[in-house]
Amino acid sequence: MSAPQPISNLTQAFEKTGLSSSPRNTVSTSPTTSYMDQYKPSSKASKTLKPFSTGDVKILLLENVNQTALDIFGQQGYQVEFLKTSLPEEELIEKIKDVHAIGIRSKTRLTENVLKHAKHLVAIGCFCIGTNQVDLEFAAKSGIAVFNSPFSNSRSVAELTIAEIIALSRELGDRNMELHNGFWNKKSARCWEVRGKTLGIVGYGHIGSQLSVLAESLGMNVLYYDVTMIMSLGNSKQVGSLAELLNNSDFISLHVPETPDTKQMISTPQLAEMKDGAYLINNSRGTVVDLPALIDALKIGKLAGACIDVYPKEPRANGPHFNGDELLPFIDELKSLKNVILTPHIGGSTEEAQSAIGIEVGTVLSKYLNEGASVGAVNFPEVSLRPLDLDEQNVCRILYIHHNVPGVLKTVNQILSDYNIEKQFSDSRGDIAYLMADVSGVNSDDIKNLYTELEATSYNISTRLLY
Ligand SMILES: NC(=O)c1ccc[n+]([C@@H]2O[C@H](COP(=O)([O-])OP(=O)(O)OC[C@H]3O[C@@H](n4cnc5c(N)ncnc54)[C@H](O)[C@@H]3O)[C@@H](O)[C@H]2O)c1
Ligand SMILES: O=C(O)[C@H](O)COP(=O)(O)O
Repeated sequence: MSAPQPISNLTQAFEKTGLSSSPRNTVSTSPTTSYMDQYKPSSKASKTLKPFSTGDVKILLLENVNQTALDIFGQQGYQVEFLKTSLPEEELIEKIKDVHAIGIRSKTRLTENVLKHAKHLVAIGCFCIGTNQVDLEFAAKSGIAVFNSPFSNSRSVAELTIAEIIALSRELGDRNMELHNGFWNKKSARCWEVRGKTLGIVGYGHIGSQLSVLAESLGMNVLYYDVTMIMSLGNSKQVGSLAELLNNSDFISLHVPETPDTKQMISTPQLAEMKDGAYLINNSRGTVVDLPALIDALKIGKLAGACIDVYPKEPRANGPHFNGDELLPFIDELKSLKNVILTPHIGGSTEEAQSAIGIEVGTVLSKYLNEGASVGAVNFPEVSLRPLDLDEQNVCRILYIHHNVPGVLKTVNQILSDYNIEKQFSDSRGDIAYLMADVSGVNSDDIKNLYTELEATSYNISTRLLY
């Protein structure tokens, strides 16, 4: 595996990813005007247009995003800055000012306060499943599309959970620690087979449903609770309430996203509903479990053990004292408890998952940057047109992100009416709409005029022209 490049500008062929090539040699280049000035036109620096060139695209990659993504971006010729960790807010704000796309994982918080400084940003890639770390609504309102990888690490999380179910049941964590400390403690009391036991899954999505299949293959009975009615896999059964699940399960495993509804969904009353001697596993998000309540339930022996992979606050980087970040809340109390297995948010951390995520998110980000295709965006209308023929002269792709209000198409098509519209597609999501159109028969002055007129419309959020 080649070492990640700190800043690279590698212009190579594009065949490998199947993405279109991009540098164009048509109209109106301005050596003094950066690509950024025209790329995210909210910048007041200059309205001079310049043909799209992948070599001008700047991407910031944080949190040790996989090499597969670096390879894709390198093939595109983008300028990539790669960092292994996330960044404190002030540093993030400084860096995000300059880039067109940012790649993050679960740690980096892209809040309104950060995003309002991102004047050139057009896309965010979450190289993970969760997108709760991004202010999705503010991003959409700012014309920034957010992408993630909806299922590339779900198998890894499901497999880890199976390992944890058995580890809890056999007190493996404690036996391992004891022997590492020179203490032989051969025992069978309160150690169980998992066969015939009941697993209760909260959230039967990509991870929960895979877990259900794996657990049944071990001879477990599976119940699940989900806000949506979902067809069961195998012999698993959906139950009508969280309480019913908690009352009837020997193991509870949480696989819900972080939302206002899932915040502390497991707290004192829910722990009280669980069977005596049951186990709790949280591989979802740290906010889903009330940790002090869990600690109490473990201390009084209500629960026989727990696995925690995710925490309300997590460090930015690996290391003994978390590089000055506030220590994980309640970690000392958790550490002192029997049969509690603590892992550092590694549910999706396998070679297979990270490599697949790098390819998936790297590819969708490149397609959005190069072609405007927003398929897979989580906060944005999903629009796509077949790639523009870059060998053809006098064609231009219009990417027009606008407020979803009446009258837009009439106005836009009036602006386009002097040209041949080769193809056009638009869609909306909430307050935001996105129109893609390819027009032909345009010269450099036409392109400038089109841009100026579209950007001046009262509906405009962001206009990009690819030519
Ligand atoms: N530990 C890790 O490293 C790791 C890795 C991947 C994902 N995750 C977390 O796991 C979560 C689940 O992942 P997924 O891919 O299975 O997501 P998913 O969207 O496929 O499934 C989530 C399920 O939860 C259900 N749900 C939502 N709110 C609910 C509620 N209040 N009560 C009951 N059910 C509810 C949804 O209907 C859905 O079926 C992710 O959002 C992410 O936060 C953690
Ligand atoms: O949302 C996810 O996919 C998981 O929480 C994994 O996050 P990570 O990529 O930061 O490990």
